Amino acid sequence: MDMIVTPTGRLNGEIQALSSKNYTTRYLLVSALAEGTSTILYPAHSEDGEAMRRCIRDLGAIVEEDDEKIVITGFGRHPRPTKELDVGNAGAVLRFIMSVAALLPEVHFVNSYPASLGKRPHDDLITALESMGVRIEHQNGRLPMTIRGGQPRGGKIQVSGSVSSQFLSSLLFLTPLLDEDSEIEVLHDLKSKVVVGQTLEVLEQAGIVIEASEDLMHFRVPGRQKYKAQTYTVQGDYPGSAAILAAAAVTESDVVVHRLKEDSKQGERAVVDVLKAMNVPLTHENGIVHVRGNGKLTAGEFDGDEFTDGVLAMVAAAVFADGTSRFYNVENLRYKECDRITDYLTELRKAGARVDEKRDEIIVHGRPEGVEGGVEIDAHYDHRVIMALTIVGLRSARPIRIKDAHHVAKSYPIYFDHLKSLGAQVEWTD
Ligand SMILES: O=C(O)C1=C[C@@H](OP(=O)(O)O)[C@@H](O)[C@H](O)C1
Ligand SMILES: C=C(OP(=O)(O)O)C(=O)O
Repeated sequence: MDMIVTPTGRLNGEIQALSSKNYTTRYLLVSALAEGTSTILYPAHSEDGEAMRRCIRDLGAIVEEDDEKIVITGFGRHPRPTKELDVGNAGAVLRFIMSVAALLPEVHFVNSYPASLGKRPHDDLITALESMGVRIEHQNGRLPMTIRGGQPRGGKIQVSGSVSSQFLSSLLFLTPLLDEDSEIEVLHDLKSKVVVGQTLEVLEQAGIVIEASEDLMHFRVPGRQKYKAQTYTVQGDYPGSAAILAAAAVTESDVVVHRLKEDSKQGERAVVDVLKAMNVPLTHENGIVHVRGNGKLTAGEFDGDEFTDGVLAMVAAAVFADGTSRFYNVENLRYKECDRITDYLTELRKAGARVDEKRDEIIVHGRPEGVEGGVEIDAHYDHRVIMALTIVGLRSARPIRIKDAHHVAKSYPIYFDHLKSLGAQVEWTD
C-alpha cells in the first residue's frame, strides 16, 4: 500500500502516545525468561512486538492477551527446543533471541526480509557467542543463521559495541542464567549507549542483579540467577512520538501528546530538547508534550547517538529550519532497516531537501520556504523513513507518494490514523 501525503498547513488535537517498542520487547523477553506468570500492561501492538510474542511462544512461553494486557507464563532457563524462528524485520528481537537460542541444541533463523534485516550485520554478537562455546552458521554475519548451543559458558566475555548496543543487551539478558559468573567487557565504542540503560532498568525490575561500570563498558554478572515473574506497565514511545512532534513543529499547530514521561530512560526523550533548541514553542509537563508550532525553526547541531531512533524525524524538521543543521555521531544509522544516511538522504533530495552526508554525519541546509515535493519515495522497508518523509510531505508544494508505506507497522501501525486525527491530509492508495 502506498501513502499520498498532501501538503497540510495546520495540525490540531490530542493523542495518546503509542506504547514503547523497546520496553515491550524487553518485558516480553524477561517474562519469558521467568518461571512464573507475568503481566504486561499496555504492550505495544506492532509488527516488532508481534515478532517477539511469536518467538517466545515458539520457545515455549504461554502467551494470552487482550487489548490492554499480555499474560505470560515463562520457560525460565529452559526454552522448548524449536527448529525454526522468524523474527520478521525486528533487529532487536533477532539479537535478543539469538542469546536465548544459545541455550538450545539447534535453532534456525529464517531470512524473511532479505532487503532489510537480511542485510544487517550481527558479527559482533556471533563472535561473542562463539567465544562462549556456541556454534553459529551464518552468511557472512547475516541471516539466515543456525545456532547450535546448549550450555554456553560464562566467564570473561568481550563484545564490540561499535555497530549496535543490541549485542551487549542480548548478552546481559543471557548471562544471569549461566552456571558461571560473567564479566562482560565492551570493546571499541558503545553506540546507542542510552538504550542499554533501558535494558538495565528492565533487568532490575525482573529481579536480576548486575554491576555496571559508570561508562557502561564493564559488567559483572553473577550466574545462576532467576528472573522473577512481575507485572510491568509499558510507558509511551518517544521514537514514534518524535515524528508526531516534528510534524507539529513544521506546521502551524496546537498538538498535545500524552504519556511521554519526563524522566524516561528512552534516549529519544531528547527530541523534546532538540525541538526546543530549534526554537519550536512547546512545553513538557506531567507527561504531556504540547507543541504550538508556528512553522518557524532554527538550525542546530546535535549528537544524534543520544536519540538514535529520533534522528530521522529531527532531520525532517531541520529540512525547514533557518540555517544549516548538523547531526553528528550517527554512523550506526547505516546499519538499521536501511542505510539511514545514504538511502534516507537520497529520498529527501528527491523531495527537494538540501542535504549532505559524511560517514557519520547528516548535514541539512534548511529551506524555510518549503520544498517542491511532487515525487514518489522509496522508503526502503524502513518505518522511520516512512514517518520522516511524511513530515516533509506536509510542507511540500505538491503531494508526495510514499511507496509501501504499510511498513510503518513495524513500530507504529496507527501513525497515519494519528496524523489524520490531527488534520493531516494522508490517504492510502494501492
Ligand atoms: O535495544 C533496542 O531495543 C534498540 C536499540 C537501538 O539499536 P542500536 O543499538 O543498533 O543502535 C535502536 O535503534 C533500536 O530501535 C532498538
Ligand atoms: C532500528 C530499529 O529497530 P530494530 O533495530 O529493532 O530493528 C528502529 O526501531 O528504528
